Amino acid sequence: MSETHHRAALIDGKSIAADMRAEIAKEAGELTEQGWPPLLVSVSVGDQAASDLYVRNQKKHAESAGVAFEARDYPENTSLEQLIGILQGLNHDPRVNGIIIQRPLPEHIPVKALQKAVHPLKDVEGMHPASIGNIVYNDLALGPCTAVAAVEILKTLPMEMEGLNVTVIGHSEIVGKPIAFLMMGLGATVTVCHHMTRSVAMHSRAADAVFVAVGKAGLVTGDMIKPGAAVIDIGINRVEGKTVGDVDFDSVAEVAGWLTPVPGGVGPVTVATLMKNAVLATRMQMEHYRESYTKTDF
Ligand SMILES: NC(=O)C1=CN([C@@H]2O[C@H](COP(=O)(O)OP(=O)(O)OC[C@H]3O[C@@H](n4cnc5c(N)ncnc54)[C@H](OP(=O)(O)O)[C@@H]3O)[C@@H](O)[C@H]2O)C=CC1
Ligand SMILES: Nc1nc(=O)c2c([nH]1)NC[C@@H]1CN(c3ccc(C(=O)N[C@@H](CCC(=O)O)C(=O)O)cc3)C=[N+]21
Repeated sequence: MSETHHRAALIDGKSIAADMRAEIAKEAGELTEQGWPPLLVSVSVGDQAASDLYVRNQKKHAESAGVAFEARDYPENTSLEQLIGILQGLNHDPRVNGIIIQRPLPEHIPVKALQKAVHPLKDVEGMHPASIGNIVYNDLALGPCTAVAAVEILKTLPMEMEGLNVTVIGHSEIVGKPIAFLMMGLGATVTVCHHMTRSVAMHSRAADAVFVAVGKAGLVTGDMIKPGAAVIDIGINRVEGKTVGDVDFDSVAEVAGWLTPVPGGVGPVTVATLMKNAVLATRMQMEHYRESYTKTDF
């Protein structure tokens, strides 16, 4: 009697990210030649522990993508009014092409109010209500980096997106929801699970591709996955000093056809997507500036 033991192919996020950066650097070089060197500014407020790794990786990889990077840290007690003033300053600074507000923010800062203060042309995280709205219209200029990265990774696999059964676990506005809309836009049939879902396993087992973005180590186990399915693990958790995803790696790797490791999966592609958005934003601003210049000329 023989039983087939799948061993998932691991998706190499680092190599996907390196290829992306090479492409982005070409584009950034062209913009620089035209007098528009891309500059990305990161804004962190208060406790930086949760976003520290992300900011460090942004700093590390911006240069090889041809993007200049500045990290600004503001104290925990900075007021909403002060932060909006800071963002308006960045909006008006012609050197600055992209603004990313690192999460989480202190309790007294409403995230949405701050996202709204970023000019949509500089919104490299795609989190301005106008940018988020465009996802529903399937018109994606600047999309939320993590969601775009996760979907781009799935697109590298030999799978037909049209008609694909996809389950998304987690429905945050920055990750889960945008993934669901992006996948619908590609023709997939999408199920979205959250903490009130009666049986996540029932939905994940039916899926050809599963995206997990919850923030709970070990949440998804092999018995929840259809043999041969693709599993994209977005979670980042610290367990006993190690970084792990939301997927119980050993059991899922036995069953899945493809799996993104953590680290080395979605994370590096997220950082590369941010750089791609920064370069795209720079081009959009250059074109906008030229158009408005021509208009006021007449
Ligand atoms: N690799 C990367 O680039 C990035 C990784 N991350 C990581 O991804 C994870 C998710 O981040 P984010 O979306 O910001 O987190 P949030 O905490 O904002 O969202 C978590 C989501 O998970 C849902 N959820 C909670 N418990 C369960 C459960 N038992 N079963 C199913 N769903 C559940 C919540 O639902 P409900 O609202 O109903 O409670 C919520 O929608 C984190 O680990 C984070 O560190 C985040 C950003 C970027
Ligand atoms: N506005 C906002 N948008 C975010 O997308 C956002 C945020 N705030 N705050 C913090 C979380 C977390 N996050 C990471 C992205 C990439 C890596 C990353 O590059 N990880 C590498 C390195 C891991 C390691 O060295 O251990 C990897 O997974 O291989 C990590 C974490 C984005 N987040």
